[in-house]
Amino acid sequence: KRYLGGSDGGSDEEGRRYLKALREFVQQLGKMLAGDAVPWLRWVDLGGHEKAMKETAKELDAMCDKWLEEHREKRVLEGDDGRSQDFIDVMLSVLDGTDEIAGYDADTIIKATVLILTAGAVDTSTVSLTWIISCLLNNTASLEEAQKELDLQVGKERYLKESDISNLVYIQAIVKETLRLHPPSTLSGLRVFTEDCTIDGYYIPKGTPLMTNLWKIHRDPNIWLDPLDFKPERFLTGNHKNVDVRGNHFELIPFGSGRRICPGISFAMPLIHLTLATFLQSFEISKPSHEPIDMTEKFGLTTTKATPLVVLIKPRLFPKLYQDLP
Ligand code: HEM
Repeated sequence: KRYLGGSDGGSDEEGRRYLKALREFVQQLGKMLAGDAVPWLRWVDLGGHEKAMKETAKELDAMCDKWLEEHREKRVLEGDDGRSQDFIDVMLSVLDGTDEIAGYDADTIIKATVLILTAGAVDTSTVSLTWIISCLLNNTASLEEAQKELDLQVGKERYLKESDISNLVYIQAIVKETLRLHPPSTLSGLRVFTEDCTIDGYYIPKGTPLMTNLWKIHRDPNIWLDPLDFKPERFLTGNHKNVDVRGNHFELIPFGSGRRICPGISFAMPLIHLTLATFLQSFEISKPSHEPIDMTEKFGLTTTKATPLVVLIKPRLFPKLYQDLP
C-alpha cells in the first residue's frame, strides 16, 4: 500500500481493492494468452477472457487516476521539500511538466509503470515463498538443515539481520532449488526474432514471437540429475555449485535473461531470503496432517499452488524476543 502511494491518499480498503483487481487482471491476461493458440481466431475471444481483462484494466486505470489526482493536490498544497515522498510523488517530480516521451504523456507513463511494477512484483514474490514453504514441509530433512544453519550462524537470542544472509548458504540453495522446480513465471517475457534463422534444424522466420518455457528447461533430465527431486545440496557441490539465477546460466533462469531480464531481481532475492530466513528462525513449522502437501500447480502468468497452503507454527526463539516486537 505504501508502495502505491496509498499511505497518504488512500485507505487499506483501496489498497486491497487494487491488489484484488491486479490479481484478476494478471489471471485474465494469462488465460487470454493460453487460449491464443490460434492467433487469427483471437477476435472470437473464446471464454471472454480478453473482454474481462479489458474491464479490469479500466478499473485499475480509474484507481491510478484517482491516486495521481490526490498526489498532485498534495504537491500543490505542501510542495515537494521536507516531506517523505512515495513512488508516485517521485515519478511526478521527474515527469510533471514533460510533454511526451515516445508519444506517451506523463500520466500514462506513471500509471503504466505503477501497473507493471506491481503486477511483476506482488504475485511472483508471494508465490515463491508459498512454494518454498511447501517444498520444505514435504522435505523435512532440508527444513531441519536450514534451522541448524540458522542456529549456528545466528542463534536464538536475536533476530537475524540482512547482513546474516550471506552466511546462510543452505537457505540460499533452498531458494534456488524451489525457483528451479516452481518458477513463478513459467514462461519468459515475449521476444520477437529480428532476423530469419535456423535453430536445431527448425527454420524460424523473422518476426516470429517466442516465449521460452522456463519450467521445462529447469526440469531437463539432460542437465539436472533427478530433475524432479527437491535437492538444495545440488547447488553446494558438484556441477551446479556456481550456478546463479541472474541470467548467466541458461539452465536456471527463473528471472529470464538478457536485456529484458526481470528488473526486480535485486529487490526480489534479498526480500525472499530475508522473509524466509526470519520466518524459519522464528517458528517451528509443520503440516496439519500426515498427508504430503499437495503440489498441484495452477497455470497462469504466474504459476500458483492449486490448493491453499495451511501451515502450523509455534515459536522457537526466546519468549522475550516476541514480546519486544514493535
Ligand atoms: C521471485 C520473484 C520474481 C520472479 C521469479 C520474476 C520473474 C520475472 C520474469 C521471468 C520476467 C520476464 C523476463 C524475461 O523475459 O527475460 C520478469 C519481468 C519483469 N519483472 Fe519480475 N520477477 C520477480 C519479482 C519481481 C519484482 C519484485 C519486481 C518489481 C519490483 C519485478 C518486476 C518485473 C518487471 C517490471 C518485468 C518486465 C520487464 C520488461 O518487460 O522489460 N519482478 N520477471
